[in-house]
Amino acid sequence: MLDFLALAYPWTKFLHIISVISWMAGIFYLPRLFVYHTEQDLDETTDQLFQTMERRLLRGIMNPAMIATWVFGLALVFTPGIVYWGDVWPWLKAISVLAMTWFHHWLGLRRKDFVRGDNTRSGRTYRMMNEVPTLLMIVIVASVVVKF
Ligand code: HEM
Repeated sequence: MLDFLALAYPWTKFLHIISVISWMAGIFYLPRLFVYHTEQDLDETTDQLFQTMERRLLRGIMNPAMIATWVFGLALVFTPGIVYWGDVWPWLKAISVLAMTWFHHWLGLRRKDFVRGDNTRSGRTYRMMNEVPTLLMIVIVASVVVKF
């Protein structure tokens, strides 16, 4: 198994990066949809349209992309000679990806608020929360590329 992971390494990393890009595209866009969903004075039809876009983005793109990122990321962790846990960067990356995963679930809970029609958060809150994945992404990419 370890031999196979070593052989597959470039392809695993390729698939990891493709999954990451898809996950990040959704994780940046969904809070923006929440901003518009909150700040516009919407009729019933437009509210339903927003809910459809949010559901499809989360279920059709973000959930599968997050799972694929984890699967290929963990395959890289188990690839011989890639991660040395005596370094700082794997810990920094691990904390940040756990925080990113928490953020993803937070967005999922907020989507359900809109479905029930009881969203209490303002557009300003969603704008501010939009910065969370940006900061985490900077820390994650710096960790894995600079490897301090
Ligand atoms: C979800 C759990 C994740 C795990 C377990 C994980 C693990 C890893 C590992 C072990 C590597 C290989 C490093 C190497 O080849 O030296 C890697 C590469 C990479 N990861 Fe992740 N990762 C995860 C999520 C993410 C996220 C969320 C991002 C971006 C926001 C990301 C961005 C990258 C990039 C850009 C590389 C390629 C770095 C390079 O080759 O220089 N990863 N990941």
